[in-house]
Amino acid sequence: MSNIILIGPMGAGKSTVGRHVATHLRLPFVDSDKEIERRTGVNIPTIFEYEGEAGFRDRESAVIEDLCRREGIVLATGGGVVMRPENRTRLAASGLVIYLRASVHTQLRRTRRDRNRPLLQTDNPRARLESLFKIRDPLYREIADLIVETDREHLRSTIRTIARRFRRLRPTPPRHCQAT
Ligand SMILES: Nc1ncnc2c1ncn2[C@@H]1O[C@H](COP(=O)(O)OP(=O)(O)OP(=O)(O)O)[C@@H](O)[C@H]1O
Ligand SMILES: O=C(O)C1=C[C@@H](O)[C@@H](O)[C@H](O)C1
Ligand SMILES: [Mg+2]
Repeated sequence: MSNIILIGPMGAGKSTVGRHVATHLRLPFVDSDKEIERRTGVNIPTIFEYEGEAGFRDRESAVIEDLCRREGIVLATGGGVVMRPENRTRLAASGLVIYLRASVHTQLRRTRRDRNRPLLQTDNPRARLESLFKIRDPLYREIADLIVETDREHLRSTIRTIARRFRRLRPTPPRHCQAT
């Protein structure tokens, strides 16, 4: 129950914010998308091409199961992680779950130049993001302990909000109690 888990749609900033929060709190950072790529040795578009989305989701669930056993990590998840109920159960039980929110307009702007998101390689990425949002927003909310809007917030204040909330849950012991 000691992890920080970032969930939310593509372009919400899970990977970016997660890395900074981890540095700020001096915790290890793990990105489940990157972990899937590390284990397979290929990038996410290649997994989608050869195994389809279902194959990718199987790999994602296996990685989430392993990562949720760890303690004291900051975990950035993929945008579709909440689609599988077993992932939702595991994530909710493994730490503080932060839902990073961004409007579809912001998501589009932040993902425009990136070719690494197979679900957005369509003629109408806006319509795709809107339909994903309708399905997934209730699922993100179902397991979120905290919802952070990122549209108008500076990256720095988002990082501070998350770190503060985490510290409140796990206050630093007074100096005389700390191991030397
Ligand atoms: N709070 C923010 N303000 C401004 N730009 C941001 C913010 N968060 C992320 N970005 C930028 O948006 C882009 C996408 O962010 P990022 O890759 O962190 O999203 P993600 O939520 O991890 O997406 P995915 O689910 O596809 O992995 C990056 O180029 C990043 O620099
Ligand atoms: O929203 C999604 O379903 C995805 C988001 C990315 O993080 C990757 O996990 C992958 O491109 C699928
Ligand atoms: Mg990411």
